Order: sequence, then C-alpha cells, then structure tokens
Amino acid sequence: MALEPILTARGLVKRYGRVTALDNADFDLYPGEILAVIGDNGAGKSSMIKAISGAITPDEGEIRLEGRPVTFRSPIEARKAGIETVYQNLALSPALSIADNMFLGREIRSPGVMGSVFRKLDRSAMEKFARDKLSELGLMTIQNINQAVETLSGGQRQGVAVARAAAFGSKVIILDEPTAALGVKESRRVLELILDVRRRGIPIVLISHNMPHVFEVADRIHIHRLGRRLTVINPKDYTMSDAVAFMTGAKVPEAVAA
Ligand SMILES: Nc1ncnc2c1ncn2[C@@H]1O[C@H](COP(=O)(O)OP(=O)(O)OP(=O)(O)O)[C@@H](O)[C@H]1O
Repeated sequence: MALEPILTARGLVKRYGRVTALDNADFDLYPGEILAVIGDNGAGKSSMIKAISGAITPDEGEIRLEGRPVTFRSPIEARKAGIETVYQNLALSPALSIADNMFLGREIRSPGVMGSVFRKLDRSAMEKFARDKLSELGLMTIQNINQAVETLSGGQRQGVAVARAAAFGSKVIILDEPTAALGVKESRRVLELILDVRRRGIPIVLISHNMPHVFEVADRIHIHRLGRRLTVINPKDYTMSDAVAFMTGAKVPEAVAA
C-alpha cells in the first residue's frame, strides 16, 4: 500500500432533518488505486461522495486532499482542485458534439481579443484535445468527434464522460454507478477504461452495486453501512457473498467484531 492517502475524510456528518445520511463517516483513497464503495440502498454512499466532490457541504467533519484540509462550496471548486465526478445521469448534453461535451464549462477560447473579448472558441484546439484524450484511452472507435452525443451508444457516452473526467481530473476520479445502465459488452468496455485510467496513475473511486464488477477491478472495497464506513476489505480475502453479508448486516467482519 502506498504511503499516504491522497484523499481522506474524517468524521463526516450530514443530516437532512431527522435523517442522518452521514453519521461520522471516514474515507481514505490511496494514490493509484481503484477503491470501490459499496453499501445497501440508503447507506449514505452518495451523500459521502457528494460531500467529497463539493455537491453538498457536510455539517461536520474534515476532508483533506494531499494532506491539506479543503472545503468545497461547489462541484466546480472540487473540480478546480482536481477531483472529477461522473454521476450516473452523466450531465452530457445530447445535442452537442463529443468535442463540445468534453469542454462543457471550460471551453478553450481563441488567442487574443477574439477569445478574451468576443469569447470566440478555439474549435481546432478543442477538437485536437478531445481526439488526443479519446485516443489515449483507446476510445477512438468513436470515429467522429463532431458527432452529436445523442447518436452514441450508452457505453460510448459513458466513455466520453470518463474520458472527460480523466482529461481534467488531475488527481481523483469518482464514478457513480458507471455500468448501471449498460449491457454486457458496453460494461466491459467501461471497466477496461477504468483500468486504463488507473494504469495512467489516477486513483478512482467506484460506487457500484454490481459485485462482479467491483470484485473484478477494485484494489480495495470500502463498505458503507448506516451512514458510516463499516470496514475496508481486500477483494482477494473475501467472497462476494461475504461483502453482501457485511453490507446488509447479516455478518460482522472480524476486524469490526474485535
Ligand atoms: N436531499 C435529501 N433530503 C432528504 N434526505 C436525503 C437527501 N439525500 C439523501 N437523503 C437520505 O439520506 C440517506 C442516505 O442517502 P444516500 O443517497 O446517501 O444513500 P446511498 O447509499 O447512496 O443509497 P443508494 O444506493 O440507494 O443510492 C437516505 O436515508 C436518504 O433518504
């Protein structure tokens, strides 16, 4: 295991009225790893990820990126710090092209006054960047980057979203159920993409209910239960049914029982 975690959370609390979504939750992500986050419905996985990615502000607790305390007031602030999140609903704009989608909200402007004053986009620079990023990740099966995203398959869309995250997420990529809506072949492609991203040295947080996918790619599995981290397991040491039993409370991991 690498030395120091790149991203940590300690004692996160988030209440919605009388519901406690996060109840003293801890989290650690190490450099270069794929960390799966699993848990029953309502366990607080999304709330934890939202806190880490700036989508909600926790009531209590501390988040550190590379050892330094951070407070994200919005997802944009988290992104600026290098944390990219791909949500299940993707936030791609179907009618726009692949290249445009790669740059939503951070378009490259033309040099000089045309860009700074007239906000003219540097299309060729954006297309080149999109093509480079997609081919780096082996996604150039998408032939035409000026193609509208609505003409792509679900797996290709997920690919564009992951490529975008990988292109800009300089430090951490968070994927929320990236294979949930996909068929077998497309899921496979996305899993390969996740492994490619890890090979390039970027750590990934993978929230998933799909145990085979989790066990296939994760280096460690964070099990969330009743608003907090129950334990972290190595997928080599446990079976999928152990993981599900821990998640639902049917079994208690030895470390926790002790
Ligand atoms: N905006 C909100 N308002 C009120 N309650 C909320 C809100 N967001 C989450 N909750 C509640 O907080 C708890 C944790 O929800 P969260 O979405 O974090 O769980 P989850 O583990 O991601 O679940 P799932 O796997 O079903 O997506 C749930 O009881 C949920 O109903």
